[in-house]
Amino acid sequence: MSVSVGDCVLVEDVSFEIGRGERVGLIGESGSGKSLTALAVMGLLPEDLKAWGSAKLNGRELIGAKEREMSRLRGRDMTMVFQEPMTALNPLMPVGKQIAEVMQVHGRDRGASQRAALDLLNMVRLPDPKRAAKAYPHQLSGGQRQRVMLAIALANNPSLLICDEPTTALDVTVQAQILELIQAVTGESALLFITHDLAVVASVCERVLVMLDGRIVESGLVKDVFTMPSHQYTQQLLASSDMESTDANGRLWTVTRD
Ligand SMILES: Nc1ncnc2c1ncn2[C@@H]1O[C@H](COP(=O)(O)OP(=O)(O)OP(=O)(O)O)[C@@H](O)[C@H]1O
Repeated sequence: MSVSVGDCVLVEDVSFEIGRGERVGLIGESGSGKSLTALAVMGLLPEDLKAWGSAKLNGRELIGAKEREMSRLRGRDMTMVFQEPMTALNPLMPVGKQIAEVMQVHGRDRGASQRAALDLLNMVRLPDPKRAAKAYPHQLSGGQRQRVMLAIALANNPSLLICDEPTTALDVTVQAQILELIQAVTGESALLFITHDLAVVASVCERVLVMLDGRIVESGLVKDVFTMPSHQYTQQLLASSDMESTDANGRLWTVTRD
């Protein structure tokens, strides 16, 4: 799959598969095309950007699919959790209702959706789910809001869950809790996890894709790529992510570009 704006190709021929229950990390520096790859799969690219090629979910072609078809799949078969939950949640609606709504939109009746929303709030480990369900987003902490986003994303048991920097806006202890939660609750959903943080990939994912300038330059099992990176960029990324490591002159590693 590729993504372009006018004549400019922003994501070029990226190709990967994620199996049921598999967790795949997508890493690379800012602007390398990670988010555009995810947005293209979800059918959420800004209007002036165009995706071409092929991306299939359970054998169904997504690229070029009609918006009606995509909106049926989004929120049910494929879902996405973003960095900033406050902008993704409706500030005027209690969170329990927002979780129930995503099930109702996709055909479940109101009572069952409301009961399932409480179960989901419990699953994402919000204390006192009944009380949490009545809260508005601004009454929750950042970590609690991200738990709600995860509940919304998992409400319909999606085949694919994409997390785009889901913990970047959170402080370190909350970050660790949310990462642990993501691992515990994603179950059979295929997970594409976008992050700058290599340690996060190492703790959450089995496989990793490394992106540079709109292309995937290296992919493989985390344990192989992180111990024996074959691409120079991955080697630099790993060296620069280790704050203890220094070059021959005692300076911290930085990623240098040609
Ligand atoms: N609407 C747009 N119009 C034109 N160019 C865009 C648009 N959105 C993104 N780009 C460009 O596409 C490239 C890839 O962007 P993308 O957001 O996918 O990067 P990223 O790897 O997700 O970065 P980050 O980690 O900072 O989110 C960047 O060079 C960006 O400037």
